[in-house]
Amino acid sequence: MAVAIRCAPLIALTPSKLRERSAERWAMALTFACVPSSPSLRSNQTLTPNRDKTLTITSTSSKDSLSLTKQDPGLSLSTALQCQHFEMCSGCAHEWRLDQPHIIKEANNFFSGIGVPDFSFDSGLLWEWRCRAKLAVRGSSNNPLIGLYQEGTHSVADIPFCQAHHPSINAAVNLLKQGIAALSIQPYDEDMGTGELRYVQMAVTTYNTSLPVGERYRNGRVQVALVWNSRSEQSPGVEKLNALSDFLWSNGGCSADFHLIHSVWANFQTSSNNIIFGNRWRHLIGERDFWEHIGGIDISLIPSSFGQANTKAFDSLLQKLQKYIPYGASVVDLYAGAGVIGLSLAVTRKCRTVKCVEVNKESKISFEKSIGRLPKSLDCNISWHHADVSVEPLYWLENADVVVVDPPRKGLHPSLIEALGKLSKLGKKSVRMSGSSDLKGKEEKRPWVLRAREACVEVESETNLDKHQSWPQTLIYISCGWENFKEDCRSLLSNNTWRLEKAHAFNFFPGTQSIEVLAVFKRGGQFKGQTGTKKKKKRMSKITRKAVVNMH
Ligand SMILES: C[S@@+](CC[C@H](N)C(=O)[O-])C[C@H]1O[C@@H](n2cnc3c(N)ncnc32)[C@H](O)[C@@H]1O
Repeated sequence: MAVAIRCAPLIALTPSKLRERSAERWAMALTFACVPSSPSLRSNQTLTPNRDKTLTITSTSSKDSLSLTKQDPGLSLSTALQCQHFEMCSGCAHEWRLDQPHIIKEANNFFSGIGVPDFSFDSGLLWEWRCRAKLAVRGSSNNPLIGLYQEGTHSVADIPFCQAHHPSINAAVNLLKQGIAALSIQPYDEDMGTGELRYVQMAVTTYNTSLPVGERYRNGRVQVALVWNSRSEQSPGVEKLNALSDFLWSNGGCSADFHLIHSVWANFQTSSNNIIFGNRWRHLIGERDFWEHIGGIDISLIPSSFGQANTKAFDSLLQKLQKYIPYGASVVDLYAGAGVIGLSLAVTRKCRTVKCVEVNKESKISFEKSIGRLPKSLDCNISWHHADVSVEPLYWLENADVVVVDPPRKGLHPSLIEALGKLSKLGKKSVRMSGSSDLKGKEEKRPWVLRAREACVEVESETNLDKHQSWPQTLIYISCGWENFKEDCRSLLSNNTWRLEKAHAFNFFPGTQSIEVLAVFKRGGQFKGQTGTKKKKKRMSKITRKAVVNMH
């Protein structure tokens, strides 16, 4: 039985129709029964149910021609991407077994090779997981293309039925296309540098307290940020931007039949480089504050701040991370963005201090809003610092029990790796750094420290902290760049300052070969030639012996 692709004309897809398609997808994830009516098999694929209740998918593409048989029990449509845009769009690299990216096998080997045998992988939502997307807008006003570049090109693949996007993103993209056509908005032309709308960022908030918890994710609303090709809101032609914003709001805002749009923002960018956003942001319409409930707390995110794309998987990671933080610990959160990790730990682990360090000063606004919603009873010294962690990183590590690092894909700065590698030499000694707390009474002259202090947000604890000189005993490394993580991991283990105790991975980007890693390092090295398990046994027996000695 061949399954023909059903591709409705775009204009006929209202948000509610898109939502119906989404409901089909949700149902399909639960049962095989509705697979034959799936709208998402590609035109070169046919599907045959077999007598033994397995399925055969035949694809004419040589790249992924395969059959589903009993011998291949893991290969099923229930974990397949089934996206008609696959191969045209650079977003997804594989379409089968989304729950088991190939890289997991490599990660398993890597971790067992360095003595961590119980590496775990947590696979969450396989479709509709992306709650944040940056999409290029190209083509013409009659036929706008909104999507990602095709592999190795600057041609945009239009992806109206993207299976990774939260369905509200696809619905908002559809509405935006209608607005572009109705108002004759000119998409950007990269070669000429002309046109009006360059990119759009769509971020979904799934936090709506007026809905039962179980319905919140599916009914997410979209914060739309339009990247407009002009200098500012005073530039000629900006009336069209306002008209587009009004169009989105009247057709998708709070008085529309279906409330899809959370808010509309503008970003102004005229540069001819590949940087998506300019420095100027304006809130145009809708709610100004965008909230998400994640890691046990309410978090505010403005569009210029970093936000994780996979809200649900990030929440799972935070829950796992919390288990590794002792109650009452002092935590420094490096590469903190809007401080989601640090604030979540402050609340759930009742931390003594939490210090967040981030280079993007825009994130400060989000941090300030989020601390406004922390429980009043929280007794924790919390601060956010606008600083580059690669400059004198020891300054930030001082007096922390736990350091959490969540760098961009390229991994840790060499200066930070070097500082982390020095900790064993510092021992309990107080190190006389020019910016350290024992010198705080003296006049600080270094411009980066002064800048960081100026831009700092601080909430002081009511409890007096006994200041003691200490250095982190636990390092939690959260990574979205596997290759660079491996290198950083080897460097950290190389001088016996750290040993790796646990590693977990999360399916943050199903359909791609990227995973998010959560690695827990402890101070103290590993003996050469010993696996983690053997070493643990040896340590255990030492502890037991010590206990016995003490008893006597
Ligand atoms: C992967 S994001 C993580 C953000 C945050 N932990 C979260 O989960 O929302 C990496 C962050 O590192 C920040 N960053 C990049 N280079 C930095 C540097 N040299 N110093 C401090 N922060 C930096 C980026 O601006 C970005 O917010």
